[in-house]
Amino acid sequence: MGDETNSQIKVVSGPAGYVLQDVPHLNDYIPDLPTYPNPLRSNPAYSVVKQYFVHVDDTVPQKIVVHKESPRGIHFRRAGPRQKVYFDADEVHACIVTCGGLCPGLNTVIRELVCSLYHMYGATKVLGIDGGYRGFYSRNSITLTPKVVNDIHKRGGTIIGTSRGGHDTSKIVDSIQDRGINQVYIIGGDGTLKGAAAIFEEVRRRGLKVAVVGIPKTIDNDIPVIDRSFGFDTAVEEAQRAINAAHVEAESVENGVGVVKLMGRYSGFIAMYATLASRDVDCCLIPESPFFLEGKGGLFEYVEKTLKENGHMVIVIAEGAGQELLSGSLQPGAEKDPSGNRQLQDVGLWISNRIKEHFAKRNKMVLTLKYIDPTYMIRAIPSNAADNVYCTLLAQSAVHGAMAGYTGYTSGLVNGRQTYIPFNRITERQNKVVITDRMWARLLSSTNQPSFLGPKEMAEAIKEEEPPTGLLDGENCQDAHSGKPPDEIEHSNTC
Ligand SMILES: Nc1ncnc2c1ncn2[C@@H]1O[C@H](COP(=O)(O)OP(=O)(O)OP(=O)(O)O)[C@@H](O)[C@H]1O
Ligand SMILES: O=P(O)(O)OC[C@H]1O[C@](O)(CO)[C@@H](O)[C@@H]1O
Ligand SMILES: [Mg+2]
Repeated sequence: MGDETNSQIKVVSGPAGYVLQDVPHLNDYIPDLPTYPNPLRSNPAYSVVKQYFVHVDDTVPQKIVVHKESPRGIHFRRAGPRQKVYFDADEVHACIVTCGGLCPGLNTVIRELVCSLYHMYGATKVLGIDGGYRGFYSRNSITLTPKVVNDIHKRGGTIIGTSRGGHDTSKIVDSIQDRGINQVYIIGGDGTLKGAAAIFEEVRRRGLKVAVVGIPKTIDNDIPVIDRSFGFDTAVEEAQRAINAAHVEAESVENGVGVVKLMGRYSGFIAMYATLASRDVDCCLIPESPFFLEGKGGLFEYVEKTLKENGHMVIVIAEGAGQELLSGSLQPGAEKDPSGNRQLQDVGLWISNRIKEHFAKRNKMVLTLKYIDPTYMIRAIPSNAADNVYCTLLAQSAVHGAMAGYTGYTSGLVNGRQTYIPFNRITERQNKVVITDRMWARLLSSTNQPSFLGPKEMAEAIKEEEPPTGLLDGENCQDAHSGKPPDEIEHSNTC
């Protein structure tokens, strides 16, 4: 076995091309830390479970579709409770912070972090950081107990508040140190987890016994490696209501067009899955797939054809789609949010107006268009049952890892198993819909919309998305559930 370590990732290699991308441990930079028997040993709920403690060598493969001769590939450490813990119950002083946009399930994760710490490990000092990263240094904290969080999973939003911007690593770590916090649970998206990685680096540089743990959150499902992000399922389900409404409006009038805008800044997963789930959508437009309006093979031609054939149509558009077509009208100074994310213009309104103008100008076809913008409605709701269970497992895994002394990781579902993933694997890129994969092809064949790609664009898309290593025949597909790109495909049965 060969080893290679940097501060954020420990690579252990083994026979037959086995690679473990391991997560840091407090032991890496603080020697001789005392350990304690895991209190779950005597917890009546768990003591009866056979093999409750995770074996030290348990790891989970990132890729489960393999050839007979292919290397075993990348693995992640399996999440779960360990025999030994590195924190005594009385010593634990945990805090929880939520950052970035809202997402169904945030309150469930908060609830389950608090309850896991209290009920599994007997830890009773848990603080909520008020209003995102800046709350570390500019606000009072909120005391969290099982009683306080008892029914918060039934509410949307986050009871401790969230924000964008305001990440000051040094001030945040000063606050962690001043308050005597030794477990930091950070719930957020790609930006938040970059912030978490910076906090981890600073904590390590200062030699503090502080576990820094991320729980990946994003309604856009744009976090790589993991099967899917919590809240995504709920958001797709809620989007059905808007699509249904658009369909009812459209089919009730002559030449009715319903336009629905859904979230998805850089990735169109919500639009793609909501479209596939609904079956009422005739056209789905996402950021990853460029489109055009005028001329042969363009959107206007397709609208006209669909209306002639069916008398009505529904268009779903992700908020980040086609931004390049309307970027000319962006107001200077309003381009970025406080976290530095590009501010998007209302592409739903724009496309609705363009369709109306086009058909009015041609005076050939009178159409009635209704534009529905449910963007915030799909993320401000409580999580559904499936997401609630998922949030619970993520939170419990996060706590088990911190108690076992791991740090600098996010908990995450990989091929249906809870794992610990090094921060830099999560922050190195964004997960996007791969338009040369089978999932997008399935969508195109379900809506019958044009691909809007000429031979030149198609060649470029294939070139851009070419996987780094040789794939199995027909493996250039996405996982039906996660929509992950080809280098991370694991579920052959979905292709
Ligand atoms: N590169 C970075 N380094 C440190 N902190 C960052 C970085 N990018 C973003 N942050 C901080 O992370 C927090 C959340 O970031 P952002 O607003 O981009 O949301 P996010 O976590 O990506 O979630 P989402 O995009 O799903 O809403 C903000 O407080 C922001 O200042
Ligand atoms: O209006 P806000 O809160 O900045 O959030 C909008 C963005 O947040 C997200 O929900 C998550 O990144 C995006 O889909 C959306 O563009
Ligand atoms: Mg983000």
